[in-house]
Amino acid sequence: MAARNVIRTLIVETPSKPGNLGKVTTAIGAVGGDIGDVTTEQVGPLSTVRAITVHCESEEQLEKVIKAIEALENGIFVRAVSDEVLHAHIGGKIHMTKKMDIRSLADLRKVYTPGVASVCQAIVKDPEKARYYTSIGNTVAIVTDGTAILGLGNIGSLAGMPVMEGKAALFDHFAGISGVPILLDTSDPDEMISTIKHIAQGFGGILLEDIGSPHCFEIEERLKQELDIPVMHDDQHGTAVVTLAAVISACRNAGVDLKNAVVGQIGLGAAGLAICRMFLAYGIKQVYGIDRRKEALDRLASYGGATLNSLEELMQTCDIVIATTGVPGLIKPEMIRQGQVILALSNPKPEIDPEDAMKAGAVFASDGRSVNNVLGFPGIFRGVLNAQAKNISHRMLVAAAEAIAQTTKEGELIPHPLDMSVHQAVALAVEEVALLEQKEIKNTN
Ligand SMILES: NC(=O)c1ccc[n+]([C@@H]2O[C@H](COP(=O)([O-])OP(=O)(O)OC[C@H]3O[C@@H](n4cnc5c(N)ncnc54)[C@H](O)[C@@H]3O)[C@@H](O)[C@H]2O)c1
Ligand SMILES: O=C(O)C[C@H](O)C(=O)O
Ligand SMILES: [Mg+2]
Repeated sequence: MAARNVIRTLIVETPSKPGNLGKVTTAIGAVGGDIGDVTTEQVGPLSTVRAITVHCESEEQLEKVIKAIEALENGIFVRAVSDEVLHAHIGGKIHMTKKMDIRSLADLRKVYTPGVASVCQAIVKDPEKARYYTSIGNTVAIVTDGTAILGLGNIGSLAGMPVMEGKAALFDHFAGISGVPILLDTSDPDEMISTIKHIAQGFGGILLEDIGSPHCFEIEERLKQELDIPVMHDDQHGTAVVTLAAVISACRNAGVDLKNAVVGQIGLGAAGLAICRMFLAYGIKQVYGIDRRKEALDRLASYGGATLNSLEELMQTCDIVIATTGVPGLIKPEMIRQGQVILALSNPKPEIDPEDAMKAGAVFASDGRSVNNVLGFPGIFRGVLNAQAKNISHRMLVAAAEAIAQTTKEGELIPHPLDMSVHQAVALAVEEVALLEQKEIKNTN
């Protein structure tokens, strides 16, 4: 079954007679539409209006659904089609809000002038005080240049804003962090680095998001060296953490020793290469990869991974296959080997639908909606901000992956993303390592 990414609400009017709703739902099901919510909007003596949410595989299927309802005739009509997802985005998804009451003039003078001046002076005297008297220590910049927005490609940072707002909403919901989207209109590494460095003092951390490869590697590396706040490219390390957690769970469930498993990575861009690096550093001995670009293959080799010649060869060779190419449907069911673990992580559409992979013989299969970096980045930043860490280390990322794997229920690959305990566990694990590393540094000085 293909992914059902076209979600619409159909406003359907029927004569107020028993049986008509049944006719409509049967007509939708007959052409493959999947029904979500049904709400009755209006009941009159003559007609009833209902809002029926339908999930379709494509716009073509949606058209078929509408035609099937209208073919019922006898007073049954589709009055309107509303796009719930677009509708939900009107005005954006985030809003900066105040934490102090402003009810009296006294409040106003505290929040703003003249009272605020004394806080400014305290920071002049001791810049460290900015951590306590401003929101900086709890605010993360979410920076993109728009060059790899999900798997949609280089669509520009303005078109990527809904994704950045989404990440900010997740930061707030799962970790109580204020995320501020920053849209860059350059993808030149020097310009990006310089711009980010110039704004960095207003933030407790920098989340780089949907920045394409290979320029993302240099940008992250240099920012990590040149800034003294945590910097993390989510598509690299957030994804690698969650993928490591998923394969730890898969191997635990299947009774396989992960370090001796044969792992194959399709697509060695930002996400794929970081997954391979994480696996190799974790001690997985056989990590193979393929990519269309030679430069990406060379990078994998430089980290100790091995390259294969084709997709077919990789599918034949590997026990665990991970794909991050942005190419929907790249893995065909006939390529799947019995008992394989398939993680097709591209968004918005995976390389193979998990249900199809399972039907073709996979023992576990998942897509990028479930194995998603939302399980990592909020807790990772909560942990480093709590510890006032200056960087995000490999040890912290491994601790985050292990915390996710530990919170995963037996028989499953990954926890439910809405389970707050996962994000809390990640935050705690990262904070503990950050504090330990600070102690180690103190002891060596
Ligand atoms: N589930 C998650 O949490 C998650 C996180 C990050 C990225 N992703 C998804 O992964 C995909 C890639 O993201 P990215 O940031 O790594 O992008 P990227 O552009 O850096 O990397 C994509 C890589 O795939 C390679 N590729 C493309 N077609 C290929 C093919 N047919 N065979 C082999 N290699 C091929 C490209 O050459 C490139 O190296 C996107 O769809 C994104 O949504 C998912
Ligand atoms: O945004 C997501 O859903 C995950 C990831 O960051 C991606 O780029 O696909
Ligand atoms: Mg992303």
